[in-house]
Amino acid sequence: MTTSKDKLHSVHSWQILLVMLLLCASILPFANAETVVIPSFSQGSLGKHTQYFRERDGIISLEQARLRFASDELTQGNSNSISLGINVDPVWMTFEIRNTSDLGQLYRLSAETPWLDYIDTWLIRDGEVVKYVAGGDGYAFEKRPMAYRYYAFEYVYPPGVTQVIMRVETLGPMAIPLQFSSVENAINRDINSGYQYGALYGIMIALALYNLVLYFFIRRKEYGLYGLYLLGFVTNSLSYTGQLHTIITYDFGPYFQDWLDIFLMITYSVAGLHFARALLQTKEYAPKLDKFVLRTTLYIPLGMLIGFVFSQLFFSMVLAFFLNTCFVLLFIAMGVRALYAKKPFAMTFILSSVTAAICITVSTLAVAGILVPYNDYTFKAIEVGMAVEAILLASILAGQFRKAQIDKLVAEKFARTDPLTQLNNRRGFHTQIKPVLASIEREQLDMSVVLIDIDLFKRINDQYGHHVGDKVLQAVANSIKQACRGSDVIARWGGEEFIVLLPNTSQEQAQFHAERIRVAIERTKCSELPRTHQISASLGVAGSSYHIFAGQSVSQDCVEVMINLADDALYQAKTSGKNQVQLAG
Ligand SMILES: Nc1nc2c(ncn2[C@@H]2O[C@H](COP(=O)(O)OP(=O)(O)OP(=O)(O)O)[C@@H](O)[C@H]2O)c(=O)[nH]1
Repeated sequence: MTTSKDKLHSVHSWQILLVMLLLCASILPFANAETVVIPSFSQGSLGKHTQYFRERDGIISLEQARLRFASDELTQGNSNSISLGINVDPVWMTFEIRNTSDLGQLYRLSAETPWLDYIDTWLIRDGEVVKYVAGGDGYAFEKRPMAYRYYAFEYVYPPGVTQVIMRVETLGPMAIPLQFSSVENAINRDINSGYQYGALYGIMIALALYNLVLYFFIRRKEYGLYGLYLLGFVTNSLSYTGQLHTIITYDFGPYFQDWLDIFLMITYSVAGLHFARALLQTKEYAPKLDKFVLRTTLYIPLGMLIGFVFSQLFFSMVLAFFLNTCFVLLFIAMGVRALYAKKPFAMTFILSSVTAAICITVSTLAVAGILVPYNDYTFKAIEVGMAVEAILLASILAGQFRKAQIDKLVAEKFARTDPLTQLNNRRGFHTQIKPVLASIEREQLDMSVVLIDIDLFKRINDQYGHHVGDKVLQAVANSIKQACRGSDVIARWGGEEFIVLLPNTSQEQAQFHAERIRVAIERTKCSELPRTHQISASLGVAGSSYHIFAGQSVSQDCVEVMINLADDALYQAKTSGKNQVQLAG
């Protein structure tokens, strides 16, 4: 097993802030600590009941510590959590438990941060040590006093006074939120905590899996990176709280756990930063920032790997620490930059990263015992913040997905629509007639095609200008639409030519319809043209009779032939004096 000197702790981004805040923690004046009276004290923090001193001049024994406690050179805890800074000397703490009942009382004592390396506790009654409990993150999970996220143990406190002495040694932040609860209360807290963590991690895991599935089918990298980022964060949280190791790395020891924490921390930070790059398309409008993010996510993991190869845990941990800090700051910087570039969703992105940053700060201050009271909610603020961030980011992805779908529909519609007349173009015509033809063939109905060509259109362009020609095309398209039925498929076939497919209409009936269209065109008014100018068109009609076309049952293949025959008929109409309808054949 590694010793505390060569053992370093995985550090979450919020621990970084913690370090800074802890450095500011002040030393308080001496005072007498209040004894904890049970069973009336059913649950709470022990910070304010605790006195402590630091082991500044080398390791001391329990006896020496007891002598110090007998003196008055002690510091009185003033908040729920005793917070002293990072990489500080070990701390000795003491408090008294007075059981005023006649029965032994079963209580759980816990230090609710998972990164404290070595914690020793002595229970002393009448000057004699009656129990000694060693534990902390430096111990393999199965060797800890309770198979629990934190250092914790349970004990039946007999009637009378029990003095508790604790020694805590760690290289991580020395924040010690001591909790003391009747076992019943502790179990209830555990159950509640289980539900809360279950809900928070459940949200994140569900979102992660959903986005990974989306990535698998859509192949857009932001979904994959987002899924990876969330899974990485959850796995990292489970790992640094020691929970992961109960399942998969049961007997690998804390040294392995530390490396795993560092790997996971770097994985989710890298995935998160690449996700932000892809989502906000930072490269487009902030190439320098993008390059900086890219390099950060390349060189830091590389350095960490070198540290791994040479077994330099401290070096790699500092890099992971640094990357985590960059992660929070770069997220906000990228969001702000995206806002300046007027990127959609930039505001939501900033909101999500700032929410996470605020929640991280709340947890940090609570653990540090500064400004924010330490309790279950403030302690879990970091997970709440991350869950809120996850939901907001997921809503951005969903919004982006919707936008992409709408863009696709709009693009498809554009590709099928003639921009001048808003009728189908050739492509739109062929797309739209497919289901119509299928039902005509299935139900053995008649169908016909009418080709329409505006007469002497070139002259309109030449005399009044191209823009007037355009207005005439629009007006004629409108007239054709008015003259047709809802089931007819109309398209601009090219230039000044239009086509109408008439389902369930024989050639004879189509001739009648074509005549109606011709009259409608003749009556078309265009305000840009002089009143005296008469618009007209020639029409060619081809269709089936009694479900037979060219000697065969009507089928989808008939359309091309019908169009060619209608074109021939149209030519006949043009050469026979224009402004008339001609039938094929
Ligand atoms: N304004 C306008 N003109 C167009 C458009 N597409 C094609 N044209 C014009 O339509 C005219 C068609 O001329 P022609 O093919 O000679 O036919 P026409 O003058 O109608 O003569 P007939 O068909 O014999 O009656 C050409 O001058 C094209 O430039 C368009 O989108 N807008």
